[in-house]
Amino acid sequence: MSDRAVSARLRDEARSLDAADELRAKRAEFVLDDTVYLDGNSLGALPAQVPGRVADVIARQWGELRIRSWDESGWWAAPERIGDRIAPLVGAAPGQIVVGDSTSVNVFKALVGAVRLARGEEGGHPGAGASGGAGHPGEGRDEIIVDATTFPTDGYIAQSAARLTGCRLTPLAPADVPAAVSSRTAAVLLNHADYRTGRLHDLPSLTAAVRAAGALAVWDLCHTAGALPVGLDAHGVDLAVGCTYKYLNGGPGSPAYLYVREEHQARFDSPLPGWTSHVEPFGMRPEFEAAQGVTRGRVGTPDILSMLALEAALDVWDGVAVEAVRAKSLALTDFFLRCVAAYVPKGRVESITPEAHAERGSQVALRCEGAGDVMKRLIERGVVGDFRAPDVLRFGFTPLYVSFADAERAARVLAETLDA
Ligand SMILES: Cc1ncc(COP(=O)(O)O)c(C=O)c1O
Ligand SMILES: Nc1c(O)cccc1C(=O)C[C@H](N)C(=O)O
Repeated sequence: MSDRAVSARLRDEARSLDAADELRAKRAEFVLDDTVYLDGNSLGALPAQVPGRVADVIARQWGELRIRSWDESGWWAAPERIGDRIAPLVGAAPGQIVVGDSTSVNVFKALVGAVRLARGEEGGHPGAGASGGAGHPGEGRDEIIVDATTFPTDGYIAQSAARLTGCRLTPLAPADVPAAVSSRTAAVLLNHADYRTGRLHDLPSLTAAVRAAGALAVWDLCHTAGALPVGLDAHGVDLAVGCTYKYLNGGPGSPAYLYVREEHQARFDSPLPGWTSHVEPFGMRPEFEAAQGVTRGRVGTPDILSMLALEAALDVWDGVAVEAVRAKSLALTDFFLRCVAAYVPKGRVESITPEAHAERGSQVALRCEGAGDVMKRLIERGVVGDFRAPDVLRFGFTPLYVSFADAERAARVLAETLDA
């Protein structure tokens, strides 16, 4: 078939796929232009209702109601309220997610909290806090396992958490965790999807292996929340964290979240107890006494402007099933890979994203010579992905606003760029 005929066929196919897409109306709920935006795995696009809602928060809630807004505009309860909005997207029942701080800070809370839980340490009130001494169920748990391929921040924080808790740190590929986790392991920190390759790790079986060894499983959901079903409750995940600025479209620097499984909440001993995690914040007492429930995962004053922008952004999920998002995400990445195979001469790029659906997140990563320059030229030509050192082109597929026509155009422009 001639190049023209191949292109005509793929464009036709994209049109049919878009026409049959049950999520296609969602695209109109975002502020987009005619660029192909494949960087929603770094910064999600702006949902159209956010500017108006944030303007109201600033002008009326802050400008007019001022301090009254902590109660009257629901500011104080926002971290738990918005946590409950995120909960169904990651398969959690209400009351287990609190929103606030960055992912990095929540990794720290979750990991140190997990080690304390694994050792059976008690905290949350003065004088409490056994040191994992004799007779303790968690005695001898002195290892943290961390995903060796992790996004750097999780690795750095795991190193610090290990030093602070007197653990040794073992970096491992996620697939090697079941064979390595032992009665010495306190906690295992894993990424649900690899930020560079887009590989999806097997959360159910890895969590089961970690728990079977008596350790706690802590998951970073940055690259999966809002892109595919996570099933935190169903799979027995102990603690989890994630950002909200990627597939949840909360905006630059929007607050992250912390999931603490209900069964752990009464003993969850945050390493960052602040006044807003206190049972009685306005009692201003010198002794710390943790709040009930996931509220003890809070630290300080919530970042209200960002948090309420996120709350407005979450409206785009009304009536959307994560399963439908997953089905479209796989169809998009399959179609993109097919278009790349059809347009790009053999050997110019190599996909490092797994073929198998069960092992694929919502992005395609292509290894390519001169990837940094190639991505610059792609962006100039209206196809926005990103470059990850040393040689990876990353394309994120956000099913709420990316179309099959976008996928076809991105692959076609990539081939033209490599040809030029
Ligand atoms: C897996 C993962 N964890 C954490 C982060 C970032 O953490 P933070 O929100 O603290 O910048 C990112 C991306 O920025 C990420 O991809
Ligand atoms: N959080 C980011 C930021 O503040 C600036 C630029 C990029 C980011 C990212 O999210 C990077 C992203 N986690 C990644 O997967 O590479």
